Amino acid sequence: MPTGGKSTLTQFLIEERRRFPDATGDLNAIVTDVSLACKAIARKVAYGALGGVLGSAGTGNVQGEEQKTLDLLSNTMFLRANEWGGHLAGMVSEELEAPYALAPEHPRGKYLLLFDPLDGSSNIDVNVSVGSIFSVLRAVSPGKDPAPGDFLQPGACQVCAGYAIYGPSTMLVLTMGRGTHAFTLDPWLGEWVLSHPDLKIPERTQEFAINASNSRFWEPAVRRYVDECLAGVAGPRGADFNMRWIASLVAEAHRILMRGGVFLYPRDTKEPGREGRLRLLYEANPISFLVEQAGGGASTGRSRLLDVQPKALHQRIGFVFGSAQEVARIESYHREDAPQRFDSPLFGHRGLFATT
Ligand SMILES: O=P(O)(O)OC[C@H]1O[C@](O)(COP(=O)(O)O)[C@@H](O)[C@@H]1O
Ligand SMILES: [Mg+2]
Ligand SMILES: [Mg+2]
Repeated sequence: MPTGGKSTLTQFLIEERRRFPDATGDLNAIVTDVSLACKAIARKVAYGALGGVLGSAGTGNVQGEEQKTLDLLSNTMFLRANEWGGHLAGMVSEELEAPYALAPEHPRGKYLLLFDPLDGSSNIDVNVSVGSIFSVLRAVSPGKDPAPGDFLQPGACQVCAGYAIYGPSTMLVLTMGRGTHAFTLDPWLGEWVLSHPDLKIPERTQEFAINASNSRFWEPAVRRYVDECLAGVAGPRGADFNMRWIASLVAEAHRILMRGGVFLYPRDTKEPGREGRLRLLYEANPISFLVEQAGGGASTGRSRLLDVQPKALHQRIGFVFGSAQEVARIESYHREDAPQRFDSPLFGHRGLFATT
């Protein structure tokens, strides 16, 4: 077997479908279409400066962020690969303000697809790993155009989620609710090969990831957690911790799925009124599903992320995920801080009026 005895994505999907004799194959078709878009994006990314796709597109998205040429190209590839199959009723993209309206000639299916076509795009021009993230929900009204509110389902309703990472090798990491599995793209065969079945995040870790340039905006519970890690073997944790920050959610999630660790992009006071930096529907929800299916924890910092009821398509959220014990510890630190103390630095764990 040219894949060294390992199954391909196609074989994996056939096996999954066998477990559900009534399945129509629509979900498998969506995964296949998404994986095709990811292969096409991987090729563009690999050509780098030679492909003429680096740099800014000179436009901004609904969230006021600069769009890169590759952000727009990746968005188009996702839309083109998925709009015609008849498996989807609608799509939401980070790069589009409103849900994408399928052309009248395309049949409407029974699933919804939400995606971040290119994640970590500030890293493209410096040749650091980027990725694509996706989430699949059931359509509220199969066969019909969805209302925007139909996409506002808690992450626990996802039927499938995954990401592709465009790094030294290209990989697809997938869950359909029965474990998290990683496929490596064989560049010769153009096939996704199941290289890492049933990933398990170690419960404990001594590695954390956070953007420390925001430390002056952190809530007391986050500051306490990081301070304790930094205190090392002489501190309350009694261990030296290592730190990483890639500024690419996909790359951080991948590292944590492969060897453990904890990631924090918590709610902070940098932009009052903003609940966090990362987007709930197409960043935090799919990563949380993958992490939980690999035995890890995923939280807003206060409670399970997959239980959050979304309020808006591009809603942001505080996000903490990774090794289960660390996520539980961070939640417990938030619980220990009385609610009235969250809002004022004076009442922080180490603040002027701290009582503990
Ligand atoms: O620049 P910061 O504040 O470190 O934020 C980095 C975060 O922003 C993101 O790049 C946002 O994703 P996009 O590139 O899709 O907008 C995440 O991947 C990453 O975790
Ligand atoms: Mg992103
Ligand atoms: Mg993006």
